[in-house]
Amino acid sequence: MVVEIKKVGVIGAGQMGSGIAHVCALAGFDVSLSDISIDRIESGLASINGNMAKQVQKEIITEDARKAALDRISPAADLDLLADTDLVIESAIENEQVKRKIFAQLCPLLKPEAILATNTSSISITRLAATTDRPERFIGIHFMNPVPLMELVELVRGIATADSTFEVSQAFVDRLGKQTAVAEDFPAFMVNRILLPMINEAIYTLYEGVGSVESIDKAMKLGANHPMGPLQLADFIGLDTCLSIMQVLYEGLADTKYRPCPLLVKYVEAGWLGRKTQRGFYDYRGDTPVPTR
Ligand SMILES: CC(=O)CC(=O)SCCNC(=O)CCNC(=O)[C@H](O)C(C)(C)COP(=O)(O)OP(=O)(O)OC[C@H]1O[C@@H](n2cnc3c(N)ncnc32)[C@H](O)[C@@H]1OP(=O)(O)O
Ligand SMILES: NC(=O)C1=CN([C@@H]2O[C@H](COP(=O)(O)OP(=O)(O)OC[C@H]3O[C@@H](n4cnc5c(N)ncnc54)[C@H](OP(=O)(O)O)[C@@H]3O)[C@@H](O)[C@H]2O)C=CC1
Repeated sequence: MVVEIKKVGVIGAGQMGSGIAHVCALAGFDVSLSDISIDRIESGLASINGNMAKQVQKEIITEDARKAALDRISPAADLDLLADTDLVIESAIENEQVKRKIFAQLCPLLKPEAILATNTSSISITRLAATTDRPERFIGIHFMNPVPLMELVELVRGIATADSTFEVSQAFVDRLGKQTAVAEDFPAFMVNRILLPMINEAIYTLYEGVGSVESIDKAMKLGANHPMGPLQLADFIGLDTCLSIMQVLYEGLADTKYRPCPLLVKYVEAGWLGRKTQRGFYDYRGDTPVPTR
């Protein structure tokens, strides 16, 4: 059993995977960052570089710490390069088949004692664990977006997760300087079980013409003191991810109250996924975001 995590593999160099690599490297871990293409890894590294530069500018970290952390991150265009890691955190898209395929390729390459974690927002840890060769060393380590700024990490145990896996994961999150909240393994865990129905309801509020994009966001920012309006937050999370989470809630809890709003489905079908595609409930292609409805 691994007693100390030294090297971390991160699969998926999107907004979450790069954020996870960012905080791991700053905390002193060696990191291998993987994705399906070297271009994607390079764009992840560029965003880590830019985000660390902001932290230097704000005197949150020193320039020396930034350089040292960047040196600790190596690109891993091939999953073979994760063979010497002690912990792998999978953070590819929120699609169960994609995650299963990654685990099937990855598991034979890993050290037997390595811990395999997923950053899934909603998918059953028990079900994902059962597709691997190490259900007792499998766990949900669910970071919040943007990772460098958000304090919370949800820890989710599957039915087979060993106590030692949980303890090592808890110690790992402590070393990142983040707080944990422990959730049982039910669809979308805690944060998204509560947050996503709120976002979905905001989209229904738009769909039914109760308010415009701007007025709904303004209402929740000024009326409920949320840092971002729900539609702005949906764009920030990614509308594809929001839809996947609602589908997991709808199917997993078999309750119509979780029915994804048809307008959310339409945006995803259009490829308007929010900030990452420059268009969602707002259009981000100009200097300031413009509502699309
Ligand atoms: C879907 C899931 O599975 C789970 C989830 O994550 S759900 C989403 C959870 N996250 C939220 O709900 C976030 C809600 N929003 C917020 O809390 C805030 O708007 C926020 C923390 C994102 C920003 O807070 P803010 O008060 O606007 O702070 P602000 O001072 O403007 O921004 C902080 C700075 O951090 C910077 N920053 C943003 N992302 C960053 C990152 N990844 N790394 C480093 N710096 C970053 C910003 O650029 C900004 O710097 P500048 O002002 O120089 O541009
Ligand atoms: N967005 C959020 O607010 C949060 C998301 N999460 C979870 O984190 C995970 C990642 O989300 P997020 O970073 O937002 O998504 P992004 O779309 O930003 O990034 C996903 C990355 O995974 C890559 N990818 C796709 N298929 C594979 C594969 N087979 N192997 C390796 N990489 C692959 C994508 O490449 P390409 O672009 O080329 O397809 C992309 O770079 C999801 O499980 C999500 O639910 C958790 C907390 C918050």
